[in-house]
Amino acid sequence: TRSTRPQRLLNAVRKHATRGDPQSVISAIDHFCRHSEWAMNIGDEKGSILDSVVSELNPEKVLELGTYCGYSTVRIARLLPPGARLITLEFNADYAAIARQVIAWAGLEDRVQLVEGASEDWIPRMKEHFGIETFDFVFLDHWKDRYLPDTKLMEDCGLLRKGTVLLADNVICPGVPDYLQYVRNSLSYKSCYFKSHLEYTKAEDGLEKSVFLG
Ligand SMILES: O=c1[nH]cnc2c(O)c(F)c(-c3ccc(F)cc3)c(-c3ccc(F)cc3)c12
Ligand SMILES: [Mg+2]
Repeated sequence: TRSTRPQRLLNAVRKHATRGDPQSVISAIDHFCRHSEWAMNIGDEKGSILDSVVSELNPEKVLELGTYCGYSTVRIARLLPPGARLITLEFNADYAAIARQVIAWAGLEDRVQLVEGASEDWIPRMKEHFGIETFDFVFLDHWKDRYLPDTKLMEDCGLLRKGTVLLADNVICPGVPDYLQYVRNSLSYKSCYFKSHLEYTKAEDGLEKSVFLG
């Protein structure tokens, strides 16, 4: 049977990246997506903005909504101290299977917990199932129609604290107008836009960084 794009992406990682070297995994995926097949990883340009937000924050508890092949998971986890924890939720079982192998190739499995399932099912279970009180950093990169309901759900579940940072991908392309309107007008958030480009293209896209004020 024909391979899938995520499988071909994993093959490129195994072929070109060094086990235990996260930067080589990131470079191998970016090269594959630029020169072989486009794939919906955050990419190197928006990825550098993600890196700077994570490095400045030094978060202990991180939640990623939307793993896909694990590219941004690797980008974030490589910057975390060994004691820190990243929980990443992925709805698609095929993507999750590839992402586990990409994360393992990077040697970051000790900091990452990949959970398969729907964000709306798992967000209410974070406290009792993972012993998480609140998150320091949340990266939203799953599905545009879930950004706003999941943010409200995280608020209602008490998973955000004063200073928790939300960073959202694709706020221009494909765009998340209801989410943007909410975080930019709510008195509970201080929000700012980082203009960039859709991964591996010249189209505009950007990231929205929103600090929860409690
Ligand atoms: O769905 C996503 N989740 C997370 N990140 C994404 C991302 O970083 C993207 F660049 C795209 C994208 C944007 C433009 C395009 F032409 C194709 C795909 C999507 C996306 C949007 C609409 C779909 F029907 C399918 C995928 C996503
Ligand atoms: Mg994205």
